[in-house]
Amino acid sequence: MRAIVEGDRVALVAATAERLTSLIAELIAERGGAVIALTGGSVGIELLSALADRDIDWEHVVVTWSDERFVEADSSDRNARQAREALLDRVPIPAGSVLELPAADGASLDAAAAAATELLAGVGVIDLTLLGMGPDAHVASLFPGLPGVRDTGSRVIAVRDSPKPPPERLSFTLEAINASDRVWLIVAGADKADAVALAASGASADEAPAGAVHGRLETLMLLDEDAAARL
Ligand SMILES: O=C1O[C@H](COP(=O)(O)O)[C@@H](O)[C@H](O)[C@H]1O
Repeated sequence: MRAIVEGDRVALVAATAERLTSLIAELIAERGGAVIALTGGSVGIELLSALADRDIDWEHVVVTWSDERFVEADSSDRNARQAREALLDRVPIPAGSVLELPAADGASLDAAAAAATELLAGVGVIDLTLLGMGPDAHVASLFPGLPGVRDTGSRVIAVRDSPKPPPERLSFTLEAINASDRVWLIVAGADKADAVALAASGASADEAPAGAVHGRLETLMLLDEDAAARL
């Protein structure tokens, strides 16, 4: 995992927006399209806002999410709703290219996880999975010490006991994250510095899920100086 450090949170978001804009352009030029798994969380949503006025060929971009809070479709807790408000409702991305993970609108959490796995079956390899990280070193909705970290065999799992509310979530497994071509972990703030150092130290996935993620081609830890302070 390669760490790239920017001065502060604003600089980190701007530099990551620039990096992502360039990557999408390269992927479209080389392969005709880009498939990105978005992240929720504070920096993740700030990054999406920063992309809204970039020159991106949205017609050729497909997005999904590396995790989702299992709440009703119109809940402000939903990563997809936050992403729509920050970016997706403001750019010309085709409706069929926005692959939202299911909401809690009647189906059970297990059925939603199975439906999400099926939804992603049509997507193939994800070019880039974006991840935020909590102060406990969780990524997506894979939390230290919880069994989801060790889950294999399906791309999306049901999470029932998230220590960060809301408790019910859908999450990519580590296996699914690590099947992506690229993984970018975007982290800002002094409250994350210990978790960044732990993740970078080779701690186990059980202790620091963030330390167990890697892309097939590229793995970046994009940090501000506060988050990088203990490296
Ligand atoms: O709940 C979540 O939290 C993490 C990190 O969020 P942050 O606000 O501390 O940056 C995020 O990566 C994840 O997608 C989200 O569901």
